[in-house]
Amino acid sequence: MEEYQREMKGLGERIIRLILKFLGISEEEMMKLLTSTDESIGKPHMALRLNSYPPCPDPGQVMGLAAHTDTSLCTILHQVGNNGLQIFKDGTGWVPLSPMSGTLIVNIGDLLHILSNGRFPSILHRVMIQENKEHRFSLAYFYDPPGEIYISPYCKPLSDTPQFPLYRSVNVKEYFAIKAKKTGKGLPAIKI
Ligand SMILES: O=C(O)CCC(=O)C(=O)O
Ligand SMILES: [Fe+2]
Repeated sequence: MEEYQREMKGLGERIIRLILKFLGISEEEMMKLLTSTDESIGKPHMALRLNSYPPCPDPGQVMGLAAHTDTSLCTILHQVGNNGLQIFKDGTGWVPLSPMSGTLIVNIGDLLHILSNGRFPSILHRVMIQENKEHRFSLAYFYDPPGEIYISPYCKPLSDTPQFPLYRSVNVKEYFAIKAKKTGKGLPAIKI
């Protein structure tokens, strides 16, 4: 498990670095975002969640995981077993994402959505229980920034079009608390 977390941390850092570079964020700013130890608690703040969805005789009556966006910068997801994960696409509705052997899914989280001023939107997803007898598992590695920093929308300083921040600056810990209070709907609460 420790080795898995180490690998995911490395992969998450590579993915986030590429996106931050694309957005034009400086190395100094990147270092703040990618610091993996929370000073206030003195240990890493990244989290690995192990999800377990037992079979249900009446799947229409239950929900595996209610619709939500992840709070992280990004989440690296490994699905074990059968179907169930669905993402919401505007104009289409819920689309299933079947597990593919040797494939990981990378979800963009709200904190990258805010930081990129909506250019990398967080994705609404949920897990449905399927009508079969298999137990479903997944491993979700949440690549989070340190809790004490503030995340602000990054607007390109030099651009052909005017740039306006869509969200107010927010402290990471504060944003987690907002999401908990607003039952998962954090972005509308900080929209300018
Ligand atoms: O089980 C899955 O496929 C998704 C899990 C998930 O979305 C989460 O843990 O946030
Ligand atoms: Fe999720």
